[in-house]
Parts: sequence; C-alpha cells; structure tokens
Amino acid sequence: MVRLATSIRELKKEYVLKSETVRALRGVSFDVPEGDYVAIMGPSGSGKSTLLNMLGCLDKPSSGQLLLGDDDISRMTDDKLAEVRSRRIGFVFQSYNLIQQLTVVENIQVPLYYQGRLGPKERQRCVELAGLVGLHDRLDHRPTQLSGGQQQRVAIARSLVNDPYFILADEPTGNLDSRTTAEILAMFDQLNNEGRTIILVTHEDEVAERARRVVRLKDGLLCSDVQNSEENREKARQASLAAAEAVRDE
Ligand SMILES: Nc1ncnc2c1ncn2[C@@H]1O[C@H](COP(=O)(O)OP(=O)(O)OP(=O)(O)O)[C@@H](O)[C@H]1O
Repeated sequence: MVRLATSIRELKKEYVLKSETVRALRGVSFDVPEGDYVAIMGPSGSGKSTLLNMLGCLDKPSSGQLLLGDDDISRMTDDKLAEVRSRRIGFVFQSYNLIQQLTVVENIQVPLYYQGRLGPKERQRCVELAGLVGLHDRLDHRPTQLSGGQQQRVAIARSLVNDPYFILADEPTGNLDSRTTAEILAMFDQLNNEGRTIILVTHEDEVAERARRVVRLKDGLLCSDVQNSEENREKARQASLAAAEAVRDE
C-alpha cells in the first residue's frame, strides 16, 4: 500500500480582519504519497504561502483536515504543532536562512542542537549529510565563504537531519542564477530518486517542469493537478543543463 506523506481534505483558511474576512483557502484537497515531488504554483494571492504555512505546521487551518502521518494538524495543540514542525519538517527557504557565525556542519546541526539531541552519532550524521550534498571538503567553511548554490545545499542538508515527512521548499532557486539553479534542481532530483518526498512552491516554469507533479491554485482553490511525463521532465533537465553551459561559456 502506498503510504502518504500528507493528506489534505477540504482545507480552508480564513483570515478575519476588522473590515473583512479573507478566504485564503476555500476547500483544497489532495494527497502526496511518500516519494512524490510536487510543485505548487499559482498567481500571487492564490493561497500558496497559506498552504505552505500549514504544511510546515506554522499555522492551523480554519477547517478541514491536514494529516502528517497519522497526526491531524488541525487537532494538535500549539506545543505539539511546534514539536512536529521542528522534528518532522525539513524547510528550505529562498534566502537559505543559515547562521553566519556557524560553519557548514554546525549549521546542519542546528535543528538537533535546539532539540537537545546532538550526540556523537548525530554529529557524524551531519558530516555524512554534508557529504551527501557534495560539501565534504567544506565542513568548516562559514556561509560567507560559500557560493549561493553551496549555501542552499547546506540548507538542504539541514532540512534532512530530522528524517522529515517531506522537504518543504519555498522558491528554493529564487535567488540563484541559471547555473546554480541547475545544480540545486539536480540535487532535488537525486534526493527524490533516493525516495525523499519534496513539496516546493515556485513561480518558475523551469523549476515546476522538473517535479513529478504540478498542483495549481487559483483564488484559494485547486484548479489543476497534473503529472509531468518523464519525457517532459527529461526535456526540462536538458534545457536547464544547456542554460547552465551557456552561462559557463560566456
Ligand atoms: N496573515 C494574513 N492576514 C490577512 N490576509 C492574509 C494573510 N496572509 C495572507 N493573506 C491573504 O490571503 C490570500 C492568499 O495569500 P497567500 O500569501 O497565501 O498567497 P500566495 O499565493 O502565496 O501569493 P504570493 O505568490 O504573492 O506570495 C491573499 O489575498 C492575502 O492577501
């Protein structure tokens, strides 16, 4: 049986303001099986960040259900929500969100440090994660000594320390040039091929075309949910490599 990384049912979110109630999500339903790679797209104001906040346990829905494993986040206490957020979600942000004073391996350790779970075994795992994202020879570098792509790879390694339900990425290539975007998208391909589930929000077609599936929101509703064919994914991969090569040759 296929296990679900998350299941979303009739999810609604309303923001009650003094003058009006904004219906940011108006009943969104979809499942994400483990191992899937989903790009969430949609115009500005369509509800992407609102959905991302709930998938990341940063906020609760007004109604509906969002299951992470067997846990329904709408029924969780705030403490439990914070615990799931720090232990079971791997965030990757556009701006990397690394701590400048810490080294590569220390940045990867941060979530474990905050949970008081940083023993010798965990330290070793962080070194291995740095290796997984190709930074085995940069363990003691600080963020300012790294390129944007390398910094994002640190953030990706950090997102994996907790064995998350999924990697949740918000415009992960938004700050990167085409060569570095290609590098990060190749990293996501590798992680997804190894079985990790990825959910990302993007405005960029070239990023969405690399996912296995594209979910589009419009006016707080899901307006399409389409699988990318392997052929189209491969075409997008080749186009991304060609763009990266063109920059290298300039
Ligand atoms: N904290 C809030 N209080 C009130 N309204 C909000 C709040 N957050 C979002 N909204 C409103 O909810 C709707 C959905 O916003 P959301 O940020 O989820 O859209 P988005 O698709 O992520 O947009 P963008 O691509 O511009 O980031 C918008 O109308 C927005 O103004």
